[in-house]
Amino acid sequence: MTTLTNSCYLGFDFSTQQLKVVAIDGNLQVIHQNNVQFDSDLPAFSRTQGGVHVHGDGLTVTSPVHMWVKALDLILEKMKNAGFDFSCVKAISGSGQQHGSVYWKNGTRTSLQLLDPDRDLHSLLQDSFAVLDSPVWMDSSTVKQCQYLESAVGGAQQLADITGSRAYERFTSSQIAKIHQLQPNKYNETERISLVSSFAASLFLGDYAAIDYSDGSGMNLMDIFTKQWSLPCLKATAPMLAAKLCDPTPSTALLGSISSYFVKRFGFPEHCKVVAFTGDNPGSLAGMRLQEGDIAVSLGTSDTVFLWITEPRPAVEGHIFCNPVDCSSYMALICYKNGSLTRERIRNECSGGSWESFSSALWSTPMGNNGSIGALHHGVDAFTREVEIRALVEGQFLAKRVHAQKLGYRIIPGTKVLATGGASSNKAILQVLSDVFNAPVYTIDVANSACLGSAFRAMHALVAGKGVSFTDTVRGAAAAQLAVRPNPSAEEV
Ligand SMILES: Nc1ncnc2c1ncn2[C@@H]1O[C@H](COP(=O)(O)OP(=O)(O)O)[C@@H](O)[C@H]1O
Ligand SMILES: O=C(CO)[C@@H](O)[C@H](O)COP(=O)(O)O
Repeated sequence: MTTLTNSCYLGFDFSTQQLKVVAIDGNLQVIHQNNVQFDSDLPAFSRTQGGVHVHGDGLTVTSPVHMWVKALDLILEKMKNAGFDFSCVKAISGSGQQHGSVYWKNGTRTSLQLLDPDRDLHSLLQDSFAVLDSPVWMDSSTVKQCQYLESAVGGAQQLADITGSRAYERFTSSQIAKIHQLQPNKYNETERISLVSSFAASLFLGDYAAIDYSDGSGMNLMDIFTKQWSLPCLKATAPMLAAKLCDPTPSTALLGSISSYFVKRFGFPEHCKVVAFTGDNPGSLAGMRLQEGDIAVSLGTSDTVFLWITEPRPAVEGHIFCNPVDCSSYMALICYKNGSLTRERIRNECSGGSWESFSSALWSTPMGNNGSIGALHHGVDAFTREVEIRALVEGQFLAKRVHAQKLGYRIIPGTKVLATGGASSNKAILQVLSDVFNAPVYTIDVANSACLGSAFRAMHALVAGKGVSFTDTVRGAAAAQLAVRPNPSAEEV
């Protein structure tokens, strides 16, 4: 597809540790990338670690909602200072860490519609949130609420049959239920509940943005087959919830034109469209242009594995989400909370905080680790540092292969593993991934696949109404790069 090169499309990703942006031109070439790291770029403001606050109970994990607003102010200023020309942006989309929720205070809709372009968003939205510390996906404090939700709908499998997943502590239903139970005043002061993704879209739209089907599938609230909120799930969560969520929307929806705030303050064109934002994993599926038979592995703060599927069979392990680029398909996802943060902990304990030494340990130890394997909660004292490092990484990837196979995934000739996320820049880690799956591993040039996917989705949404498919829209994008092949003896080991 050839379009004017002076058109451009933006994809933002509000992820756990940072806000990132990628701009592509009409020929799908990346022309700009930028980011704001929450801990280091906004230190005095939020004092987060890895973008979050872990509370005293060790279970409650939140992020300050004002930090995300401030990060948007900052990234747009950084783009402006880098000479980025906002006047050529035809459409914007984005993604957010999944499951996290934002609670807009009564009356804020009007403030969103009347943002003063002479002031930054952070100061304009000071008094706009009923809950200042947004629960995020790392939270695991809602066991009771999960048990209640499952029993209200007839059990774990029944809940999965409706929403695509059994009850998970980090999913939004149990987080909303907890806020309603422990902070009823704040719940009552809330006029709208957004996901991180739809919250970010609301800022650009200057109005509340609908939750899209794909990220909405990560709430334990939406019927993934009818694509409507499930009445039994709403009822088991909190009162008056349907009115606070409003109807979900297709992930390819054009939500409207960008708020005049951004037109006046940054020079966006008045007709620039805001396309529904989605979850970061659905965004990555779009960015990696996943095909059936491929398996995508995102090595971000969390590790996630995802697959494109056409015949969803919800189970009590793993999740089924609506597909972000094809309304008639689905995606399967398995999320591991012990991803990069666990690798960082072992790097600090066993290789002096250096990724280089961590990688050397992987290169210097044999596939299969002479039988030593890493699994959480099974401590031994005798591992050498090198063996410990390989045991961790092989253990993490073996778990992914076993779980994917349980969901029906089969490694077939021609299978590709597509890797993305921060740790996908590490060849030694990718070699272990390749050996464990006995398949070649590919990466895309831009590690930020969720951002890239959102820029692709922004572009596609402008033509989706004419029946053009996502695959056709992105056909000309740069191909994935072969990073590593499996060792010939990997299958036997
Ligand atoms: N060279 C490297 N080797 C292994 N891991 C790395 C390397 N560089 C960065 N990482 C990991 O990438 C993680 C961030 O991944 P990223 O996908 O950017 O995060 P997010 O989840 O915020 O989107 C960091 O926590 C870090 O551990
Ligand atoms: O909870 C999940 C998926 O179910 C996480 O994958 C979050 O979506 C956060 O993503 P990252 O910040 O690790 O990319």
